[in-house]
Amino acid sequence: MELLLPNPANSTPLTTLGFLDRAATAYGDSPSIVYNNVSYTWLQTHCRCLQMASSLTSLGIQRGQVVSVVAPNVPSMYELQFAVPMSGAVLNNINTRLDAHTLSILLQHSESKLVFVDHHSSSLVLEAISLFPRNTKHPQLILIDDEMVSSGSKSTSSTSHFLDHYEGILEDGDPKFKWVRPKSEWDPMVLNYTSGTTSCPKGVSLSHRAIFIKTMDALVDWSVPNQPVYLWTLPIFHANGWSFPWGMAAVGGTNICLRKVDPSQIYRLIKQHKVTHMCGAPVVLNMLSNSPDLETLDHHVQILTAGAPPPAPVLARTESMGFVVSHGYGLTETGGIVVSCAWKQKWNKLPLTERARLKSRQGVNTVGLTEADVFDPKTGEPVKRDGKTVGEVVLRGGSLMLGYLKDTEGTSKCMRENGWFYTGDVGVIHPDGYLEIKDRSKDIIISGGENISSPEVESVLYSHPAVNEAAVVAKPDKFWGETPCAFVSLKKNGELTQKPSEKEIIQYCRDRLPHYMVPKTVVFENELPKTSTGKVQKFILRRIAKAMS
Ligand SMILES: Nc1ncnc2c1ncn2[C@@H]1O[C@H](COP(=O)(O)OP(=O)(O)OP(=O)(O)O)[C@@H](O)[C@H]1O
Repeated sequence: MELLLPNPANSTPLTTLGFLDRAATAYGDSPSIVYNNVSYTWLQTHCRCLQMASSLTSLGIQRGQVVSVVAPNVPSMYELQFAVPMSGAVLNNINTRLDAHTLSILLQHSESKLVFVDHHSSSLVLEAISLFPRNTKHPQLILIDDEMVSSGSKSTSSTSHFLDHYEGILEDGDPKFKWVRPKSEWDPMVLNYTSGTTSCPKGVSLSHRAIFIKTMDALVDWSVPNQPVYLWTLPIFHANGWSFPWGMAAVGGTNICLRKVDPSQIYRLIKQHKVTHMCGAPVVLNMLSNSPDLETLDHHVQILTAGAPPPAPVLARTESMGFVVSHGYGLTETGGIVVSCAWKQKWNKLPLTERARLKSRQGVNTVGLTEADVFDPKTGEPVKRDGKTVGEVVLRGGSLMLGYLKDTEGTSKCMRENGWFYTGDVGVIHPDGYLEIKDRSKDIIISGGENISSPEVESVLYSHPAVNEAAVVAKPDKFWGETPCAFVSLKKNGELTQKPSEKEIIQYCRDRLPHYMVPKTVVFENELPKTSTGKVQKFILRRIAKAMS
């Protein structure tokens, strides 16, 4: 046995990029991308990605250099998920809703050599570049103008600050280009900045190996069949769209691209294309189930949610409309979902609200993650499986990041020598082994010495018929230390006959929660401040609550 060692035939570096070569053979004449009146087959997508990869190398992009993309879910954004790493470069998808200052910092931090810029973001990117210190080299820019592709006409956007248009660069490329394979599966493939919900965005670098594991794992965990119709309601810039750009090539799916998350358009596309799968943060589920365009679906649509705790009432409402909801948990640092609420057939017999309560738990490690646990912060030992004892959620497995770019200290703080990644999330493990996130450690409220999980209070608020969105944060209090302060936006549609008062909302919570968890203050807002990935920016609400006390 000791002579049976790895050899060149079985040691080719793992990468998801080859999925595209295979898709061109297996699904060549099937649709790969549909967007407005544009559609491509897998053969065409394969060709276009190779052309773009070859053009990037002609422009001087070298192995390991960073190439950024600031674009929504349009066809070129999808193609770049393959084309950039196929040129040997590291792909850096950037959030389109950042401000110019943050964007400038990210572009400098990543030392990006080239940026693909959607035409709606061109002034933002140009402003970000203008903020570079004098005499610093800034990246070259390429303009994405999907309206030009849709209309088949020449673009009207000015390219004076840009090398060229996307299509112009692509046309010059070689469709037979031999893509640049990673030398090792540990080579970095992507650089993603975290959402910046709690602090400044951190640059997470993931290897080809990690992305491969995550992609295969995501397909298995969600039981994705061959040739699904996938609607892009999750921004690709959010943790690489949880790896589904590469996953859809593996299963020959049809990618229905979407520039903006708009409920009426989503319902239209679901019907028109017979969408089978889509993903979205809980805010998208809430939007769909509260929309005035709300429609009961004429076929089941699988929807995968993650990114923030989904309140059980939102899950129940979404399922009652014909969506089949799956729930997962993960971080940018884990490459996507690594814990999911593995569903048991026997739970289907339970009433809807009970099913939703079970489904709002984050669950168990996916098969691609080695282990997930919750450690007591004092002893460092796993907590009791009693659903009550809280600790920090820790993870380990092959899809975890290589580390934070240029931040060895930050990396070693969370990727510890004991072989675990510390998430900064607080959770419990139930007697049945399912993990439940109670809060982010920064968001937990400590009132009179008792820990209050803000998602638990929010879940009650979401069950109130007049509440559209809710977030609960700590308000400093002389006597209790902190008390829960609820920020609430109310539904705008015709359902509302009378707006509830602060007193009524507090009473509603009193009837359903232990007294110490009941918000002492309720603030009504038109809308809650959110990151572009749909997470409530609680640090802003905390600031307001602090000013109020
Ligand atoms: N299903 C879920 N339930 C509860 N929380 C979730 C779930 N999925 C993700 N999260 C939260 O999202 C976090 C990961 O989010 P992401 O990587 O996008 O960056 P962020 O934490 O929002 O931003 P930053 O680290 O910059 O503050 C997790 O640590 C967790 O707090």
